[in-house]
Amino acid sequence: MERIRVAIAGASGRMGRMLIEAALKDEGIELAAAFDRPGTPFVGRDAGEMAGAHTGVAIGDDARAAIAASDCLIDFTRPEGTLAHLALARELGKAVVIGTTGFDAAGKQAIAEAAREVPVVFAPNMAVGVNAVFKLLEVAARILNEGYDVEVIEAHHRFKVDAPSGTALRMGEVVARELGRDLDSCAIYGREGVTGERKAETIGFSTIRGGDVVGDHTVLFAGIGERIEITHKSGSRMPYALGSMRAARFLAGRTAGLFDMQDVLGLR
Ligand SMILES: NC(=O)C1=CN([C@@H]2O[C@H](COP(=O)(O)OP(=O)(O)OC[C@H]3O[C@@H](n4cnc5c(N)ncnc54)[C@H](OP(=O)(O)O)[C@@H]3O)[C@@H](O)[C@H]2O)C=CC1
Ligand SMILES: O=C(O)C1=N[C@H](C(=O)O)C[C@H](O)C1
Repeated sequence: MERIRVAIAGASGRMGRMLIEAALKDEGIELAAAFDRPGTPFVGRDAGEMAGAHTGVAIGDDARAAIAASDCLIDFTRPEGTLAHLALARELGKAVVIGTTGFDAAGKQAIAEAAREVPVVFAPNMAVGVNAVFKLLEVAARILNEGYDVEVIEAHHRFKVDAPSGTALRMGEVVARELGRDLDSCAIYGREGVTGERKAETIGFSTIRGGDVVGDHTVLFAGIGERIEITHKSGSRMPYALGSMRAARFLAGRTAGLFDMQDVLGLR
């Protein structure tokens, strides 16, 4: 079996380290390159060092060279970094797995455009469990389509820079779509002061940031006399990394197209 050569961006980040560990354990994947921004202290060190392994692959700072050496770029960095790496991958004709969250509309548009030329998996959450929850939410929203207020509550570590999380937003999108609503016009991001009574058609988002919480998400359907809560809690980042390896394998042999984890897991 020919292994898929991956290049991992943001190699020294929380997800970068986990992705390297997952790649090293996966028989179908070869860690071809790992890279960070120039000037970071990890450049030049063995990519497996933080996972307690010797790989012979040094963390580089040349994104183009790293992507060129791979079949598939896996990128969990920041929107501006991801978009720069994506442009290189597009030029070099490489597949891309994007886990980064916090893109604006123009960023999402740039990803869709790149996916006309190279295959891309773009998903706010690569964990199988979270993707199962997206399906459960479709069913719940279909049944609880009248008389239930929808609120999305998420908690993450103190280092997270975007809010609400990409996963929380996707949960809101899934529920809004099932209820025939447009999330952009019905979302409420936090409340303060004299807000007036809750409007039935709104979908509220609440964000908690603290400590080392890996990632918790709850969608609450609150009716009169009962509440339904659908919750996912992450205890480790490994499920995100394992999902990313599945995504890289899914892209092998594809020439172009925009996919997400629902496609990878056959949940469409
Ligand atoms: N889809 C999913 O399943 C998941 C998605 N995520 C998302 O992944 C992203 C990364 O999360 P996390 O690993 O916790 O973040 P970290 O801050 O721990 O790591 C980010 C890495 O990206 C690098 N980086 C930051 N900005 C740039 C840039 N402009 N160009 C190139 N490299 C850059 C950082 O380098 P430096 O140290 O120099 O800043 C660092 O190595 C977030 O958007 C997060 O929401 C996280 C978990 C799961
Ligand atoms: O930043 C994180 O940590 C996470 N980000 C993703 C998101 O924004 O949804 C996925 C997961 O929740 C962890």
